[in-house]
Amino acid sequence: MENLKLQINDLSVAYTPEKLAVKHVTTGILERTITAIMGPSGCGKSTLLRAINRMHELYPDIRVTGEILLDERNIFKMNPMEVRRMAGMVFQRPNPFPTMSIYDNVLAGYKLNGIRLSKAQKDEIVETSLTSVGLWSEVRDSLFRKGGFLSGGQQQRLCIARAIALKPEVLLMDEPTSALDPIATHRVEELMLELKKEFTIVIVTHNMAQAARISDYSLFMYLGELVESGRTQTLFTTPKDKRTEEYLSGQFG
Ligand SMILES: Nc1ncnc2c1ncn2[C@@H]1O[C@H](COP(=O)(O)OP(=O)(O)OP(=O)(O)O)[C@@H](O)[C@H]1O
Repeated sequence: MENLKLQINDLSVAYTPEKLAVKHVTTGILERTITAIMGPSGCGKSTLLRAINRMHELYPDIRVTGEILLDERNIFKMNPMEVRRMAGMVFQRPNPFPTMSIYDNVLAGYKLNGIRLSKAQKDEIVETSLTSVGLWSEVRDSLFRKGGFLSGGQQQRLCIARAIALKPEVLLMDEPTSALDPIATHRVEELMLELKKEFTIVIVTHNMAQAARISDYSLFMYLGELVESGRTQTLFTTPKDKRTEEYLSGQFG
């Protein structure tokens, strides 16, 4: 039996009073699966993803109603730092901290959270996290250099290492491969399949082929609404809603 990791209940998000960017979304996300959020530009994918770690609160006028339960706890009643520790985020453009070494980048979440670690603990976390993303052998001799010399794909894997270093429950990925070339994209996709053994992954993607390749479940959004969700294979082969079918067959997007 798969366990529910996230339960989203009647979630609505509005940046401005006159328009909901996310409209009454209710859905569950299972532990140790990859769930892809798909849909045309502006349909609310990133807004939904960001709400899961309360990043939307960076916009002061935003209004949120409904609830999100992470391991059955309402994230809106938790300390935001704890929510962000439990739900790590990886963005579209690799964004390692440019002034920090590779070593410090991996540990940045601990520093931000004010968690003190011994040198041995730090070494262990850096090595395990970089090994998990397949970067250890590539950077073990350059740990104290800044990451600027890394390729785009390596930088993105460094950002994933930074997110998993905090041992989150959920990994949120907002179009994590859209700035990468096909080879680097393939590596990140392989990595995601490896990481789902340990983490629950939610990915926003414009790339339907990518969603089909890597996700177990898919959500299709349109104009802020969750139109349809289900097993990726089922959604792709027998969509129930006409809008899903039209989107998947490339009629809009
Ligand atoms: N900071 C903001 N202020 C006001 N409106 C916003 C803001 N960010 C997003 N929106 C609006 O909210 C809606 C949903 O945007 P969102 O970025 O979540 O969609 P998306 O599906 O992720 O789009 P894309 O695929 O283009 O990234 C859009 O209508 C967008 O214009």
